[in-house]
Amino acid sequence: MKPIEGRKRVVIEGINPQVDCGRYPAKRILGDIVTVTAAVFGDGHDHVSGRLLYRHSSAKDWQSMPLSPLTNDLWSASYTVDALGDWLYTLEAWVDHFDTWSADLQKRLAAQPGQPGVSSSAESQDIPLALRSGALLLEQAAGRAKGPDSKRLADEAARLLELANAKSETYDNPLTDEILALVAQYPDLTLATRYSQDLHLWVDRERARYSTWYELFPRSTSPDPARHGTFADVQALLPTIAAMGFDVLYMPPIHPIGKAFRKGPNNSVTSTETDPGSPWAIGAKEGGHKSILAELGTLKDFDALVAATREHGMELALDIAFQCSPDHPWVAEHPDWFNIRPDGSIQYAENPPKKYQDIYPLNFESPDWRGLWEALRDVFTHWIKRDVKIFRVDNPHTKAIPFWEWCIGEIHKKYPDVIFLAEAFTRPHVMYSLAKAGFSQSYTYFTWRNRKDELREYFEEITKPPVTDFFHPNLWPNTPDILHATLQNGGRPAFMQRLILAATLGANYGMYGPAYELGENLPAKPGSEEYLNSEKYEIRHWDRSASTSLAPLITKVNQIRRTNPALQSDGSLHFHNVDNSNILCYSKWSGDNQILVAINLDPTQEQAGWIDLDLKELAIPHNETFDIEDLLTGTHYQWHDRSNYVALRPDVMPAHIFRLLRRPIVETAQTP
Ligand SMILES: O=P(O)(O)O[C@H]1O[C@H](CO)[C@@H](O[C@H]2O[C@H](CO)[C@@H](O)[C@H](O)[C@H]2O)[C@H](O)[C@H]1O
Repeated sequence: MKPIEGRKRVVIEGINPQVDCGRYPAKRILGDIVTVTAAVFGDGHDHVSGRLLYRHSSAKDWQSMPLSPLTNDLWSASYTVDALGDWLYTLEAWVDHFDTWSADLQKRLAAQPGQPGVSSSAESQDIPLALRSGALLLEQAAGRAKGPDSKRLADEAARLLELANAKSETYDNPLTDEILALVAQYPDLTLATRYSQDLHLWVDRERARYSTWYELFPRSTSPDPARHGTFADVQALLPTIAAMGFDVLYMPPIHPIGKAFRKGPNNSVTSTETDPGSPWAIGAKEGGHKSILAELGTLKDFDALVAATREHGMELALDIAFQCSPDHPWVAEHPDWFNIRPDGSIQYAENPPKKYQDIYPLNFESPDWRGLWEALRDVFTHWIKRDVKIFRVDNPHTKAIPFWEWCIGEIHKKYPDVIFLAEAFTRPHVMYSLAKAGFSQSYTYFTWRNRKDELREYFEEITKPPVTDFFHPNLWPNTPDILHATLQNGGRPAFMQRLILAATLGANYGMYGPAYELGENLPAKPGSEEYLNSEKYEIRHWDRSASTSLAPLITKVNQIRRTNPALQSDGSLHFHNVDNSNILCYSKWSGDNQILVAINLDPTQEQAGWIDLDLKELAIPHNETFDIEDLLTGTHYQWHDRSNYVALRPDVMPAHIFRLLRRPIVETAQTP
């Protein structure tokens, strides 16, 4: 089939960033410099030029940046995203006849008599004719230009014609940089190729990339063991949590809890009248996802907590779990939102092998799927209107992914600052698909990656493109559902190791706070990852004054994160070899801030080894001696060249978090 215009000769291929051929937006953070690269070429020897077109979707006009050549037909241009939300970008490129002509003229000028090794005359190089061709191109550019530029180009065309008519023996280069730059401003776009689609880029606020989460159960925050905790009790804890350096306070669901099939202590399927039940068993006669469990307080108390959290430099994150206790009002009001079996019953929810006997899943194939989608979206907007801008979404992978794409898209249209964390511990493709559908952050497999090789392999995958174009990892050493065997068996050293790993490998990290701070490590039973006497099923009281509390180390590590931009993004993560399989070493940088972490992964004994620093990555010349400071202890060391020795005792401090005290050669201003 013939194209509508067959004279468009330039090809544009392989634009980066691009997620699934443009099906999903690539993601960036407010203030990022976005570099777009692509292969741009034409047939033959004609020169090509091109430009990047970009605009925020709310703006009518495109802005543009000229493409600069890299190597091998690869070109790039950059722009800064200075507004949240949806951006568009694409490329346009054309055969640049003026540039082709001017390069050709330089060759002719260089071949004139008088030039080294040249005997021919100017005329034999057709220079006058070439000048006439150039004059024509300048006249055309003048026709495209406006005002004084147009006159300037027309004058230049006339000057070239005069030179051509002068028939000189030899010619000097008639083109100045000023003229070359002026012509470049008025390209002939009649036969320009525009990339087949306008690509989308989603811009989040900084907290999507860098955040420090603290999870607690509000019902366990009362200083009086005889009483249910309240929002006011949480508010009283804010100074303590803020002082530890957290910026997101996350609470499991705060809604009325169902009575039907209520779970008792240790996930028992039976309960007594006094058991509080699981907060994820959402809904009772008092209300559902938009209501508050009366024991926690009132809506006014909630609003006060949201405001107080902000006053402490943090944000409150709510847990949104789309499922219903059999007592949830939706079960009676919208039976068609559930999958009713032939005997009239509803199958309880599962996340195999886990069974959730106290909740019903929603049916995303409901004939009233539209009504269901809208009701779920309205749950988010209900809380957004109460100034909650961060949501941890429970098991999003058990809900239809097209629903998420629609729901998050709808919310983001009006509230581009809302952050969604996907709590989906599932297959990699599904996790990635949720991120592409709009989730701003995602839980990861970090909790189950403990050996050096598996940590390195996993983090090399999730901190590099293409994954980083759509996925922001959030690392949790524990959650109320996951007490990994490493923590169960490794004692305090393991808690220290996993904290430091999470906080330095990931710009986003979080912890199920009280249990982590206090080194809670008893499983419900041998081989289980569930906590014994889990807070999910009963109210607990935590003695934060315990002398063994990890709070001082947590505070120190979070303060290191705050004061070192290198630890606030993931793209620069780079592993360095160590001759000991129990020591992991990696670096991160941002601008002139460089951090190098060396960590002993063995909780039982000292490990020592030689680090083989990748000097190129660190921009350190060979043979240099440089100062490094261990930010955990304040100790300075003089290191030299690439091989350097570390010895780490897990019972004392299993890691060094070094800052390199030298000014590295930073070659690019790009955010890593
Ligand atoms: O399925 P995950 O392991 O990802 O866990 C998340 O979702 C669970 C279901 O919401 C939730 O489970 C808890 O609540 C259930 C409903 O009340 C209850 O049956 C489970 O026993 C309890 O663990 C889990 O906490 C959440 O993180």
